Amino acid sequence: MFQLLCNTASIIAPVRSLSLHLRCHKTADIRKLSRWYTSPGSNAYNSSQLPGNTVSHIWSLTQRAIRQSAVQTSKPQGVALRFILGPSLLTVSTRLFCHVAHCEADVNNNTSVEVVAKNHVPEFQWHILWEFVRPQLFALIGAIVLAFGAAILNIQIPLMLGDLVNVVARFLRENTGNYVHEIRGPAMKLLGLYGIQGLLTTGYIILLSRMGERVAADMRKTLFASLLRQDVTFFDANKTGQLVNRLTADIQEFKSSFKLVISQGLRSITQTVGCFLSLYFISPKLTGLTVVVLPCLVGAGAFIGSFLRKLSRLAQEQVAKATGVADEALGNVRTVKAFAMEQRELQLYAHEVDKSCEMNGNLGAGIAVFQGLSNVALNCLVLGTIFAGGTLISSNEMSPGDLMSFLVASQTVQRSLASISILFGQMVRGLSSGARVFEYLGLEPTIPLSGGGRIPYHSLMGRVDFMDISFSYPTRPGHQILKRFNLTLPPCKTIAIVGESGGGKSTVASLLERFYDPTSGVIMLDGLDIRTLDLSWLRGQVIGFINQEPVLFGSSVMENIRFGKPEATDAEVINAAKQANAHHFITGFPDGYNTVVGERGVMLSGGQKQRIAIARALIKNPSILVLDEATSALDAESERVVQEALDRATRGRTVLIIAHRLSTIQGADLICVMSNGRIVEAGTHLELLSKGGLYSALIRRQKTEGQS
Ligand SMILES: Nc1ncnc2c1ncn2[C@@H]1O[C@H](COP(=O)(O)OP(=O)(O)OP(=O)(O)O)[C@@H](O)[C@H]1O
Repeated sequence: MFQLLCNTASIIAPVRSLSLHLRCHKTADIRKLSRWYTSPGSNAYNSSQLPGNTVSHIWSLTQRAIRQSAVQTSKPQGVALRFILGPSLLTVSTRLFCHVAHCEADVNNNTSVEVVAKNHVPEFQWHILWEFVRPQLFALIGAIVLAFGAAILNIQIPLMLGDLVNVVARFLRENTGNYVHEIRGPAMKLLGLYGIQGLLTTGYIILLSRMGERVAADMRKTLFASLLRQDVTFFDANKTGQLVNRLTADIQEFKSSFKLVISQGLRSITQTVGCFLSLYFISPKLTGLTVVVLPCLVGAGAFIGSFLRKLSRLAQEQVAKATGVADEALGNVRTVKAFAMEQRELQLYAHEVDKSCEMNGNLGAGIAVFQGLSNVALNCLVLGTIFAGGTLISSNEMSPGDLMSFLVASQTVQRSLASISILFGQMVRGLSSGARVFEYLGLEPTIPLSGGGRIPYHSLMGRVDFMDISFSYPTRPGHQILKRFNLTLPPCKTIAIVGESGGGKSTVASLLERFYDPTSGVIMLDGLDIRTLDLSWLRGQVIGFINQEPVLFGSSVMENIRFGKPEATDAEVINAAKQANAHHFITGFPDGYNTVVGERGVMLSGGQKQRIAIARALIKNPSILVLDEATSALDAESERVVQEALDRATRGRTVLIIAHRLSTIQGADLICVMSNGRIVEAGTHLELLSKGGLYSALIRRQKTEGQS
């Protein structure tokens, strides 16, 4: 009998991560399930309804876990899997699991399986917050003490105002004595209280804001460091915009909430309790009336307030959507112009902006009605209090000063209660922003950048061996890119890899750079497994990488070249530029090496960018140079100059060229043709041509494409 238990609440909710428990009650069932999962025809569901990556990712993890479970244990047990889904998969819901589970049901209708899908939200980690707050503990305690003091003084104010009113009332009633003399005492006391309260408030706000800024700055630095430490897989699965959002908006939200909750939360709670006690001591009867009416008003206010906040959130999301449209259009402005799509982009933006205008208009109307209603309600409450208080005054149960104290204290209670309800929402938002920030702080990369790895003391020869490498990208584990791939790069030789698009050529280069680790097999550098070497050293000093579309930073030419070796002198930078055929054009600019290249190097031509990238790679004098389609984006003239630079740059180094255009690699010492994740042909240009295999077919195809 098949059982499916699903947390239906999360079925339509977007999720970040899901837990799936497959619980089989009999060992035989696990085996059956395992056989079914691993049998070739088991991919029975309609994957077109589901995001492809997710399906294969989950599929492969499930397969692996079930296989291990079936192999490793003879006892019936469950298989627990947790999938962390990147933002691109955010919309995947538990529907996916139900879907997979239904397929299991079709095939394994005699297997007992329980699927529990849970919506996972990152949890707030208090111990991480503590690490940030600890260095600021004195400031925090100081701020809390001052805020508490200000709140206590605030409780005194209604009572002192009452004293003042009593003096005025007595003078009006009796009209004897010196009014100024009598009022001076209580008035000065009140003034003193205002002064001290002002000082305390200034003090705690300064302390809190300094502390909040320090905590936020530390969080930003730590988060940025943590993000930079992550391996490439992490960036494959997470969108840059969302990561930047965590650094900016989420930390900002957390900081504001943190400061608000500590200052206003503490103040509001102290004031509510204190003023309520004052109210009771002034007049238990009037307090009874307030206890009935005030919570109803605050409750209604909180309800309408939460509705308005929802409207406000939707309106903000709409503004963000409009900004997203503008951002994308401006970021890709060249493409927009090239396709003459300005008008369409404008229409898209105008549509989103109009929607946000309408939503903000509705929000404004809602706020206006809310404020109007709450003004009427609160004034009615004041009127009711004066009416009831007047009755008590006429029966001598209360003085006019007491009534004044009561009115001011009840206003303070009402303001504090309203602020507590708002603060509660703010706290929830702050905690979830904090949880999102902290989620990445604790992340450890699977490929650590430094620490533990060794740096060989002898100079490198530069021999690289790819031994039996199999590899699937972690974001697409079901799709094997390299299958028992073997290749040797002899020292100081140039090896080119060619082959069909998508065949895995660039993947080989990524593995050598250790952007990813192979699923199985080893990559050796001079006989040492590269996983045992210090990664910073490997990338920073051993391997130089030049790819098809080099990305430059928006600083000067000098700084861009020096990026390859921060301690390089000006003379070294100029020397690297000369080797890269770049010195001539750089000195032709009015500002020479100080010329700013613009965002991502937009102020330079493709060939110029490429030559600066070559200089940047050469300045570190790498033993191994990887050229990933380095000239394929250039026109013939730029290609000639860049190729000349590359020919010079490759001398005396081990070079791996990933090539699209076969004309550029004919002089390579060895050309390897890749197909389907393996090398299927290898030899020099002439040897391969004479073989008449895949290489000659590729050459023929490129010639025909070139002619047509
Ligand atoms: N970061 C990634 N995550 C998941 N899959 C990837 C990733 N990068 C590449 N792939 C996939 O790996 C396969 C091989 O890609 P690769 O870039 O190595 O091919 P290539 O031979 O260099 O292609 P081309 O000549 O078109 O540049 C492709 O199917 C591609 O979709």
